[in-house]
Amino acid sequence: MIMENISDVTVGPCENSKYIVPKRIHYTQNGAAKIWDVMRVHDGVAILLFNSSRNVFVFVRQFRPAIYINVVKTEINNGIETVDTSKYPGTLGLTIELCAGIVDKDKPVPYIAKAEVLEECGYDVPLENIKKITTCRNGVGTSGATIHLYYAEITDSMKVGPGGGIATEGEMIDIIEMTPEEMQIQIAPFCKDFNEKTAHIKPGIKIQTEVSVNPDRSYNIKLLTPPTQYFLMQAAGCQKGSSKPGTKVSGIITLKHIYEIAKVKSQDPSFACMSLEQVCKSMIGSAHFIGIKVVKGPLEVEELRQFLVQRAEELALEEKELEELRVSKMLRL
Ligand SMILES: Nc1ncnc2c1ncn2[C@@H]1O[C@H](COP(=O)(O)OP(=O)(O)O[C@H]2O[C@H](CO)[C@@H](O)[C@H](O)[C@H]2O)[C@@H](O)[C@H]1O
Repeated sequence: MIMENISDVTVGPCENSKYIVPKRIHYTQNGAAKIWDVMRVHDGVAILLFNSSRNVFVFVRQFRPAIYINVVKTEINNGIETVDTSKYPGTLGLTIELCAGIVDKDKPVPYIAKAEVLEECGYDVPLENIKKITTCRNGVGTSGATIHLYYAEITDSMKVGPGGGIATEGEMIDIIEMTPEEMQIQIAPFCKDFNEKTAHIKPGIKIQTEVSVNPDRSYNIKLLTPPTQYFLMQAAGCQKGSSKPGTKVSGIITLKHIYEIAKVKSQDPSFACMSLEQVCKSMIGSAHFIGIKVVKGPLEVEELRQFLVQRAEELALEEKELEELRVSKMLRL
């Protein structure tokens, strides 16, 4: 079977598809009537696979009609839109992709990911190996469908079948393995560099990090500052935000704290076009959001002590109420 052996290509209208439904959306934006043409499609799941028995990434190769039609020129013959496959061979539509599938079953996404890995690559990967990387949106101008991106470590002992897709459904899929070196990923220097750049950060602090790879395979690591809430809670000495912000106070800080936090946070690109005053206002907003009260002057030691005692009592009471709720729910089962 040769997957790139493509012939007799015709292009026509798409009617009653199980996979895509074109829609026209009419809406009014700020008083102006607008139209947008969209496509309802299934969400998708894609899995980056790494076989740790042989240190290879596992991908799939297949013929993608959507890619092919976007790189060839069509012509009209006797009123029918066709492609001259002697000029435009099927190889133009071949892709190397992550193992992936459409989310068309009413099942949790990791189960669908597991089934795709088995069908396309022949590995029976345990669910606990399937780790979520992120979720993103595909084709924001036309479909906007969600793509769930996962990572799974696989081993040779999980290989239970040939993969290659469901033959009875006409799927033709090749499995492609690539070493990190073949992919020109410099993993060892990257890890060393990353560890050096993060060595000064206290373990447990969540830092937003942006990693990008350039076309020449060099990379950029951008470390952002810890989340605003982390700084605010550290300054207030509280472990938890308020369960009722606006009503219950979870901590007290001063404007001086706000100023110091704003000075650090203003180094983040998201605050780049704001003045320090605007960043301070944003910090105050975030503090109120988690129930932290911001006061002008220095804190009176006795006042703060009384607050901390009262807050500890409040938290203990909340915990007791939660526990009672949990028990009553269990009794109802
Ligand atoms: N548009 C279509 N027209 C005709 N038949 C179709 C079709 N889409 C799917 N099918 C049929 O459904 C079968 C199963 O598809 P899969 O769930 O394996 O998704 P696929 O890997 O094709 O990628 C899918 O899911 C990944 C992850 O979301 C997307 O990136 C990718 O565009 C999408 O095709 C295909 O073999 C084909 O028979």
